[in-house]
Amino acid sequence: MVVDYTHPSAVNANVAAYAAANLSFVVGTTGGDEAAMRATVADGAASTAYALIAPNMGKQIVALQAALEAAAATFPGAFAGYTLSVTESHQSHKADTSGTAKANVAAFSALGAPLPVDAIVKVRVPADQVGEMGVPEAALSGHAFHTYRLVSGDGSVRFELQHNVCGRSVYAEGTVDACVFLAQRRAGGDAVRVYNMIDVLRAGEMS
Ligand SMILES: NC(=O)C1=CN([C@@H]2O[C@H](COP(=O)(O)OP(=O)(O)OC[C@H]3O[C@@H](n4cnc5c(N)ncnc54)[C@H](OP(=O)(O)O)[C@@H]3O)[C@@H](O)[C@H]2O)C=CC1
Ligand SMILES: O=C(O)C1=N[C@H](C(=O)O)C[C@H](O)C1
Repeated sequence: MVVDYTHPSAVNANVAAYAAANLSFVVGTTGGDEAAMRATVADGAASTAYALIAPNMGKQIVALQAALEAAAATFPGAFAGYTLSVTESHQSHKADTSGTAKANVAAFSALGAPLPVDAIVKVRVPADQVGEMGVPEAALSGHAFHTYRLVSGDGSVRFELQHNVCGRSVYAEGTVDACVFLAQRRAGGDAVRVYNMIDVLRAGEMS
């Protein structure tokens, strides 16, 4: 079982190598071309590789992502006329825009409040992270703070949603569950060979 937390510039080539070697692999690395990664595995008719690819391995955060997607499917356009703004803060070495924010922005877009990915505000300067975002100094080397704001057209209604993570434990725990889930799918010879973390949650892995 391979676990990939590397770099946006490396992950697609890594996935191609794992798939060619028919490995089972879990990819947490964000900023790559996820559609291409999925296709690399799913379209390889002769391949026996199994993959789980997700922009967030934190199961409670994934549950929120799934809930937003379900809301969008059930109430499309419910926030039409609202303006969305998103700010995310991560450790200064993070190269790309938050993959989690991008996934949730896609759901907000289906809810009627679109936002271009390049309008997501990235905070990467430690002084701003402490001063503006309230990141504890001890978490500067590893944190993920996300704030989503929705404001109605006339400004009379405001929503604010935050998920703020210090450290990496929540991803490590989810990654272990993802590996177990994927190993079970492979052992069972499951016809589906590409998964995400929502699949892990649906399988009942919410501890
Ligand atoms: N899905 C999720 O839940 C999470 C996703 N992430 C994502 O994972 C990725 C990594 O994040 P993070 O751990 O903070 O990054 P780090 O820079 O701390 O670690 C990346 C590691 O990958 C290595 N690496 C870089 N390029 C390559 C390569 N081409 N081949 C093999 N190894 C390589 C680095 O080695 P060296 O130091 O020698 O360069 C380093 O050990 C990011 O995209 C991040 O957003 C992070 C946390 C959770
Ligand atoms: O780099 C990180 O730390 C994280 N990256 C993922 C992302 O881009 O969404 C998940 C989480 O935000 C932590």
